[in-house]
Amino acid sequence: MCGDLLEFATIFIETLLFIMPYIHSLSAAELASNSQKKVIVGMSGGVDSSVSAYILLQQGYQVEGLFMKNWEEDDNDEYCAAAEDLKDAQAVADKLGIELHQINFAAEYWDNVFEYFLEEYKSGRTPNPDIMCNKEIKFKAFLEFAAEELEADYIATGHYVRRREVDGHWQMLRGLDDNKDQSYFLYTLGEQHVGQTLFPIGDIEKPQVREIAQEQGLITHDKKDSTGICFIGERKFTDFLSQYLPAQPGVIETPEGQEIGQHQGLMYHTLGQRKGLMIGGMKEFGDDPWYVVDKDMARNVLIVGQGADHPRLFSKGLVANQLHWVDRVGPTCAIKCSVKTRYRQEDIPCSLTLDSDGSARVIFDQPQKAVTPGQSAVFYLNEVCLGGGIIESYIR
Ligand SMILES: Nc1ncnc2c1ncn2[C@@H]1O[C@H](COP(=O)(O)OP(=O)(O)OP(=O)(O)O)[C@@H](O)[C@H]1O
Repeated sequence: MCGDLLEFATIFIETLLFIMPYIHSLSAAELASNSQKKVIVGMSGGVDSSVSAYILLQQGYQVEGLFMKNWEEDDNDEYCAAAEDLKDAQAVADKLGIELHQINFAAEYWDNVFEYFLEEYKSGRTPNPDIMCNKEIKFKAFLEFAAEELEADYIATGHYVRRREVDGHWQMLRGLDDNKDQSYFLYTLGEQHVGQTLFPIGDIEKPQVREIAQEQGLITHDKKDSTGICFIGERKFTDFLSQYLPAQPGVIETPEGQEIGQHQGLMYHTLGQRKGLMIGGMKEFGDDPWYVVDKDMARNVLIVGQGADHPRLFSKGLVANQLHWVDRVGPTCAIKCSVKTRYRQEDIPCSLTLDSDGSARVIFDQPQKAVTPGQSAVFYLNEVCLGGGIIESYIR
């Protein structure tokens, strides 16, 4: 009952929201009101934040940019992406005629994101640093700095998500562009963060964002989307990780306990992984590819099974903890909703129950492959991102 009513209200508001951009241009009063508000845009030197800054100017806001450098490269580091990105952010700011501030949160990043990232790998899990980076840096250190030091009324980012206010409460919605929706990475935001943040490109599709950038002569219009670890960038992952965590080689076994190879460290492997196992060509097993189906941390053993449909790859559900709800309360009864256990995954219909110990128990309508502890489970009711948590375990 609780779910049905909520679903009806959600569909109704979504329909309205979908047509709004096409019927609504800003009135003189709205422009005048915006002109009293100062917005600090997180400018990464990429196309999304460049166009975000441009749109906010069109909407009449007082706009300034802030570029963050959060990772100290050492002198002989071959990757010096931050310097290039700063140059691009400055060029866009100059073109738009806005001020660009700079800040270094490398200490906060190290303490609150990177150490967590290493700890998770050490315990055999596969963390998602982007989620922690949003929680601790973009929507904490950055938001506080912008509000307190730069006197911002709002911050803005080039994330593909939308927000709406319902009865005085802010909700976070998926980005309109299904391909780019970034709500998965932002589920730790509470409604107060959503209320303080503008997401100017959340109701635009990526190709259109690039078109706007090109029309406005922004040099970032054809810049490649950022990849790799948040603020660290693209790296050869095993080499990078081994600088911080000692590798512990061990054996690879079949689920039946037969030793069939060696691994260089459990941290380099994730559930469902197929490539990079360096096994195969064993006559008695045939040609089917091998997949990681489990990690035995106590014995430092990587367990692999043969075939994309190996039964050990599938789970009926999961248990998640460290929950965050955008409305800060979460569902008050068991609900039918959908969940993503990885970024860009198709929605999985599921039943969600909150246990008395504060964890979430999720049962999928259909068994799912490679549910990975350490990754996040993010819950949706249609377009609304409800929140999520870290996957503690799978239910087989
Ligand atoms: N170094 C940075 N300084 C300031 N803000 C940043 C920085 N990196 C990312 N952001 C903010 O976070 C948003 C999302 O970042 P993400 O790394 O996902 O990049 P993206 O989707 O490729 O966006 P962009 O095209 O703007 O780089 C950016 O649009 C920007 O607003």
